[in-house]
Amino acid sequence: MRLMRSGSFSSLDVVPDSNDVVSAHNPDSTSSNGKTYRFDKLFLQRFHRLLRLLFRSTPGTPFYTMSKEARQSSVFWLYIIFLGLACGTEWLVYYVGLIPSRFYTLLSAKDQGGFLAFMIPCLLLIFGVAAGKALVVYTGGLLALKIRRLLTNHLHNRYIQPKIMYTLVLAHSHVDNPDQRIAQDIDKFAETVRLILEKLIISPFLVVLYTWQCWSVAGFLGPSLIYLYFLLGSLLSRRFIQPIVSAVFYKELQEGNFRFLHVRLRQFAESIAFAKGEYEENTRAKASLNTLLGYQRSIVNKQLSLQLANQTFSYFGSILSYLIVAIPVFAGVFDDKDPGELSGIISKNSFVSMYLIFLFSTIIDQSDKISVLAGYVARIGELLEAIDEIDNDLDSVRMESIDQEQDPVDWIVFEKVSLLSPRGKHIVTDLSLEIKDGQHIVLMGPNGSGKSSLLRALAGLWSCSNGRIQVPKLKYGKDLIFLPQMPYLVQGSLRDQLAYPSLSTTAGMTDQDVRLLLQQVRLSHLENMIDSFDTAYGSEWDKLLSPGEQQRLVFARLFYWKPRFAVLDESTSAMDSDTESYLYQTAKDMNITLISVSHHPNVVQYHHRKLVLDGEGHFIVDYL
Ligand SMILES: Nc1ncnc2c1ncn2[C@@H]1O[C@H](COP(=O)(O)OP(=O)(O)OP(=O)(O)O)[C@@H](O)[C@H]1O
Repeated sequence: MRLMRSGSFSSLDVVPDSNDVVSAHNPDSTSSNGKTYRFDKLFLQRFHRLLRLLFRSTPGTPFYTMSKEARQSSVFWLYIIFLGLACGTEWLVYYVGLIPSRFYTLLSAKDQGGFLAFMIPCLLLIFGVAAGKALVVYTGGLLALKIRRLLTNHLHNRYIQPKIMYTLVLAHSHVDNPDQRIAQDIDKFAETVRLILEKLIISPFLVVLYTWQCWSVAGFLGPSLIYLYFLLGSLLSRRFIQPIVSAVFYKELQEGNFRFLHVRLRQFAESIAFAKGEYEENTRAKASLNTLLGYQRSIVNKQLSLQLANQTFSYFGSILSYLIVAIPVFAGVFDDKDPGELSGIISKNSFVSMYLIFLFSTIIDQSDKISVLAGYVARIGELLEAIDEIDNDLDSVRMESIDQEQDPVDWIVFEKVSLLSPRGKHIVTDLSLEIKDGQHIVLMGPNGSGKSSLLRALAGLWSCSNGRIQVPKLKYGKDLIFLPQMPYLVQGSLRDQLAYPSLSTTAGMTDQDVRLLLQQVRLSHLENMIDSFDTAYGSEWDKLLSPGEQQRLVFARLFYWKPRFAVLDESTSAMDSDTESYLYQTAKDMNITLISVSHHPNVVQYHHRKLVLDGEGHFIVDYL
């Protein structure tokens, strides 16, 4: 992985580089990071964790103990309805299965009255089964939706959190594509669970029912033969499942990389066009597609042997059912029956044993889906574990800072701060500095000297290796606002842009406020370019405004919230110098204390001090 940086901490991106593609290119190798994903204890633990989330059962208590609220907000009731419908339908299926046997007997006895009378229950049963199966599919669909909603909401609540998302995306390189895991893998997990649940959960009950039926006709030997057959089948399919689990995991990783590549092509279409980089990009896209298809092909290959084993198992099973019926027939158990009754009994018995074998083959057939499920469980479980890890680290940092807690400060204080980059480069050593209200300060120094890094530490995104940075208790959430060089425009309306990071619905911003803000950042003409202040423009904002205009638009947030401190990290770099001066002066007039990073000499005059970094850990603080 390599880090792409375009000027400020908010615009850092983790980009899979060509080495990732190459290292993961061999789909038959275990993995690109040395991990293997299997159907094993770890899978069961992770799956159990996801089930707990879905049933909202409290960790540490038995799975089946749930509060009333948990039952209502979890998949519990939907699952019970789904299960009830599936069981009811199977019960009807049993009677439908007995219909041919009854017809054999009635036809052999030439019983016309009985035949006609039997037509009505027969039709009712068939209609019942049809309706039952349709309802099972319908509730299964609802169940998959609820599973997706619960898991995705849970992951959103854990992932889109201060410091968690930043650390996971920028510093946790071993968890690839968290976005894909949330947006796509959970959906596929929900769909696979739905398919498996119906078969696997009801099958054990049906197995008991049909075993009993089979036993009552063929004796002990009948079900025993079928059970032995199942044992052999499951051992065989387990042998073929393992390699597929890993392959599914790495195929999804490549799916994520492939999609990301296209997102970047869209994002940087203009830069690529200027650079005439289409040939290079096309070559990369082809390489990425080849890697992805390599994994997909390896899954298809591995599924061939699994399918071969499963299909043989299923078809051989149908012959086994006649073998089982043959045992009592040849043993003379039914010698006293006339041919009509005997064909009815044979029909019923072969249905019962065939259905028992069918149940077992259905369970074996699920192995294919379980192997796919295990891949998704690994991806979602791994993401949750990475978040846990970051959360635990943050907790220990929080505990440490509570231990060290001293008197609250009234302004920003850097106390003997030493800061290292994640790769160990010295940014500053022993920096002590106070920034009181009105003491505007500008950070200067060559590229890469660590100006943005110091701001990352101020924002609490990076930890100091020594010393500490104290920020006064902020009275209103917006007392300290950061404006990066690359403006972050939300996918919403103009009012949304201005109110960010609050929702425009809660910010109470009037139309008059909007007009005043546009005027203050010299963007009044924007009102004529849009339908209304509340029309959402999605990602169109990037095309609607030039980079300099985008910087002006996010500056308006500063004027709306009027924070005590504003951290401006080259946030006027794309503006003309006249607008830049005007905006700096307006911010100062609003009593906003400025902490700026800029390479523009024009900006320096708006500050009282400058902090100059040399990139080797040394610094100078000078009054201007
Ligand atoms: N996420 C990261 N992981 C590893 N090193 C990083 C990371 N972010 C920044 N660095 C390193 O920290 C150093 C300082 O980077 P920083 O972005 O703070 O420089 P800067 O002074 O703001 O540069 P510029 O003037 O170009 O914006 C650089 O050498 C960079 O390679």
